[in-house]
Amino acid sequence: MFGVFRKFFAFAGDQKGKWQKGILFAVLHSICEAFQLLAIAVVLRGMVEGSMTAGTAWTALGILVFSLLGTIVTRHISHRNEISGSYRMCEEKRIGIGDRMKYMPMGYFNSHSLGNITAAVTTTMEEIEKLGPPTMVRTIHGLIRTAIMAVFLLFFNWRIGLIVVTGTLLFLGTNSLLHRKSRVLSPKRQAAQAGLVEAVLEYIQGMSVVKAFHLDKNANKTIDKTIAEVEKYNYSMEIGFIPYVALQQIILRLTSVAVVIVSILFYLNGQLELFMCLLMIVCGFFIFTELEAAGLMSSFIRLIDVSIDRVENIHKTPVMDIDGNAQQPGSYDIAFQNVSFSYGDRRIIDNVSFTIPQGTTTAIVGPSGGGKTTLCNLIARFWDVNEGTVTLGGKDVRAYKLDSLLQNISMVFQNVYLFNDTILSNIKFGKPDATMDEVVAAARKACCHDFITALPQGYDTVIGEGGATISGGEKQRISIARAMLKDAPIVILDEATANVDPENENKLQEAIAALTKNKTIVMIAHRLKTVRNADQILVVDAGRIVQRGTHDELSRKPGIYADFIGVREKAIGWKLEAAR
Ligand SMILES: Nc1ncnc2c1ncn2[C@@H]1O[C@H](COP(=O)(O)OP(=O)(O)OP(=O)(O)O)[C@@H](O)[C@H]1O
Repeated sequence: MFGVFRKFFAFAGDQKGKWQKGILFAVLHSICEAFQLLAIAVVLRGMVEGSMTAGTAWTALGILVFSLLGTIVTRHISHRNEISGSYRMCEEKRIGIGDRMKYMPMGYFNSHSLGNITAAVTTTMEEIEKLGPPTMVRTIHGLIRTAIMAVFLLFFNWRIGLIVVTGTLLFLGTNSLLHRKSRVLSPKRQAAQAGLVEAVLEYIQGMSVVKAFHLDKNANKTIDKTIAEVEKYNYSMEIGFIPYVALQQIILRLTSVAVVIVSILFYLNGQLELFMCLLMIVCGFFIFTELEAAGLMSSFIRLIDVSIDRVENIHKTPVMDIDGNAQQPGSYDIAFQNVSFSYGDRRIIDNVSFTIPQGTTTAIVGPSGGGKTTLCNLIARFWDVNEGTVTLGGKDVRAYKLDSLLQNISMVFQNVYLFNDTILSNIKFGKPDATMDEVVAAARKACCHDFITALPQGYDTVIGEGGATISGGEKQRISIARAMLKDAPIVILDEATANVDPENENKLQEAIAALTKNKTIVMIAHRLKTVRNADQILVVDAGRIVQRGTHDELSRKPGIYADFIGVREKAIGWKLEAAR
């Protein structure tokens, strides 16, 4: 239990001070409450010794008022610190995780599914946020208050004090059994909850497939299963803890009863004055109230423990050198030297070397799954190579601070992702301080200004998550506008015009040509037009460069490229035939 307290304070980071203040005022609250005992003691002494006067009553009343005001003020301060400490702590962690994710290798997102990460920053963090304050403060407060009272009783009557110490130790023993049980069940419950979030996300994301294939009856079977799991573990925890919590309560109640009985016996034997006996009896009823409340909450301690581990696992994932050097490349030449790369155990890029001189256009072509996108991702350090080096301006890309590397690169992906925000914000993502004129100019060049202004809200139209409310071609044009606005010296186009209709594709080709002038361009393309004018064409098959050269050189040689041209020309021919 004490290990969890330490872990919690370490997790609190900058908010640790607030938590310490919250607990300090909770202890002061206990001390103020203890003044009620003093008021009772004053009245009891007056009654027992027959010295009760109006002055005695006023003194007791004064102490009670002081106690009441003290408890209100200290409780308020303690509560405020707990609550704000808790929300700030979780806010900082969530933002921290968001920031770190940008620097995590993409491999992390392969092995840690979306649902898992979502569950950690939502439900798991919420558990820390909601259960953390009452559990931590109640438990620490309960223990400190019981310790103070036990010292007080040991001081006045060591034998009665010893009864209280024994009761407290038995309570802690039962508590540790409860924690042992919780250590087994809490991780299972958390895993089940993460599984549920994952299943729901997958169900919603795959809704179009569910509808298209009439899978509605079977599609939510996984969700039903995960709901049943969550229910099973929640139930097991509640039911499993009942005997321990009950035993804790019984131990504390029996200890209180023992304090009362022993006090009376000591009085009857003449070992305790009547006044002291009555005071001990009152103490017997007071002493464990906070510890009892703490006992009811202590089953949550292990849950908080597991939740913290889960969040910290994500938070402490090694990131790509954010502390690297923020430096500008001397040139924009890109070079691969004997590069090999695997996704897990599967080798995708196999000992590849090539150079892309600054200001030239390199087209990467080849069969699907050959490794074209992977090569581009290695330039932008979405992944790091396993062997060899990728250099920019002669320096290993790993030597750059990630931000300073990425500011030189604009990427337009095959699968465009737009944020659930306005079109304006999505385009400005490429240059957050861009003016409206700059945004419109980029949108015009990317052939999306007209369709944007035709929307009722224009540039202020909010597009759904992932760009759900606009078409694939529109999304792609917005993402091209975004890249144009960024105006980086290196442009990577991964099938940039794949979803654009022929009429707009011509315009886009012109716009891309104008924008990419004097820049270093790497493009993955299946279309002949986009490949033909490249300075260099790399044909990638099964992770190797099997051909390289210009269009004229390669089209004369037998091989994948000549076949590619053959198929494309045939396809164009078919189109012309059909048009006639
Ligand atoms: N994140 C990933 N994790 C594991 N394997 C991956 C990942 N991304 C791609 N792959 C695998 O690596 C291989 C190369 O993929 P890549 O996307 O680089 O090929 P590509 O040539 O760009 O294909 P396409 O033309 O179809 O887009 C494929 O077999 C793919 O399944």
